[in-house]
Amino acid sequence: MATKAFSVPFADVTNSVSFPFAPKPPTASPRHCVFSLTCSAGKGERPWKTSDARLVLQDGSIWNAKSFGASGTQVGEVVFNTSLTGYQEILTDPSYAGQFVLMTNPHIGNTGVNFDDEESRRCFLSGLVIRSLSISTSNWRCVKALGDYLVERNIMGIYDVDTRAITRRLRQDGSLIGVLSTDNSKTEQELLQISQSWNIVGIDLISGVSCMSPLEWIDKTEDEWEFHPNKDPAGETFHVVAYDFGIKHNILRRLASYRCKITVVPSTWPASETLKIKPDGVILSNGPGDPSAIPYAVETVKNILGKVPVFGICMGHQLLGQALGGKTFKMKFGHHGGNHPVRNLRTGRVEISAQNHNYAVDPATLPKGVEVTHINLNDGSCAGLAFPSQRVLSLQYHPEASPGPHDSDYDV
Ligand SMILES: NC(=O)CC[C@H](N)C(=O)O
Repeated sequence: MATKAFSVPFADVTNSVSFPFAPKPPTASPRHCVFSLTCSAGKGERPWKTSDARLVLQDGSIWNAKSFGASGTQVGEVVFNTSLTGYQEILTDPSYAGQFVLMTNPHIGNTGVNFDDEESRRCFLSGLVIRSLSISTSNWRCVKALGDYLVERNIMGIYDVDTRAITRRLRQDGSLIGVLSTDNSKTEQELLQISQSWNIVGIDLISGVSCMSPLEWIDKTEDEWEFHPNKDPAGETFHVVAYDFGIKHNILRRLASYRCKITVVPSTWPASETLKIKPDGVILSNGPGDPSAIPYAVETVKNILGKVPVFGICMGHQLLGQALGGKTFKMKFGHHGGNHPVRNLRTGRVEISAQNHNYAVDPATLPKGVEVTHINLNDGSCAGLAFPSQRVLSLQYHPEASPGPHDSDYDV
C-alpha cells in the first residue's frame, strides 16, 4: 500500500520561508495549525514553499518533499550516508553514480560549498535527499550555497522529507530503487513503474566516470591539512599507475604527499601498457556500481597480478577479490558513512573508517593463501585482503578519508 509522507511540521515551514517574515507561531496545536495554513493557501502567491517534488520508491511508498536543486525526473538507488560532515566530498565522489544519497544528519548546507573539497571534476550521483536545508551558510571557505551548486551541476536535491523513516525502511527491507520527480504531469503510477523497471545490478557504471586518456597527477595534500608531515621529504619516490574507475582526488593527493610519481590511466587501459611503464606499483581505485558487471577490468587485474605490487581501494578491492578467484555479492543496504568501525586483524587495532559500498567480497570464495586482514565490526564483512605471495593488499573502505576520520592513513 502506498504511504504518504506529509512534511508540514511547524519548524520546517519557518525554515523554508525566504521572505523577511515567518508565519506567526501558533499558540495551540502547532502541527494542525500549520497544516491547515499549508492546505488552505491553494491559490495565489504563497510566502512559503510547498512540496514540489515526489520521491517514489519501488516498494510503492511516496514521499512528498521540496526541491532545491535541478528539476526533472531521475531514477537511482537510494542509499543512506551516516557522515556528520563532508557533504561536498560525498556529492563529488564518483562511486555514487546511479545513486541518491540520503544524509542521515538532518542539518545540511550550513557550510555551503568551497573550491577545495571537490573529490572529482563533477557530481555523478543521481540526487541528494536531506531532512533540513540550512537557511544560511557560514564558513570562511564558502563560495556558494549548496542549492545554487546543485542547480549549476544539474543535480536534483530535495529537503523536508522524513529521512529517518526512509533510512529505517532501507535498513529493514534492504536497498530500494527510487524515482525523484518535480514533474507534476507524471502520475504516481508512472513514477512507480519507472522505479520498478530500473535496476542498478549488472550495469557497467565505471565507463561513465573514468578519465578518457592517461594523465600525470602532482597535487599534494595542502600543508595546512597535512596530518602526517613527511619526515623525509627528500626520500625515495615510487612510480604508481592509478587505474581510474572513478578515483577520488584525495587518493591521488595522499599518494603525492607520500612522494609518489603518479600516472592516472583509464579503466580500459591494457595491462600490457601498464607493465611497459615498469611502475613500482599499481593502485586500483574506488568506483561506482556492480563489480561483477565489469569483467574486462577483472581481466586487466589478472594480467597485472604477480608482476608488480597491487593495492585496491573499495571497487579496486572488489576487482582484486574477483581476479584472485573470489566472488562479490550485493549487501542488504551497504555501508556509507564516516563512522564504520573496522578491526585490523594483524594488529588488533580498531580503526574508525570512511566507507561507501553496496557490494562486498565473500571471503569463503577466495583461494587458499588469501588473508582477510580487516573486518567491518558492524556486520563482520570482509574489509581488507592480502595475498603476500603476489604482493597484493586491498581495503574495502577509504583510507584517504575524504571525508572521514584519518585512522587508516597509517604514519609509515
Ligand atoms: N566506493 C566504491 O568504490 C564503491 C564500490 C562499489 N561500487 C560498491 O558499491 O560496492
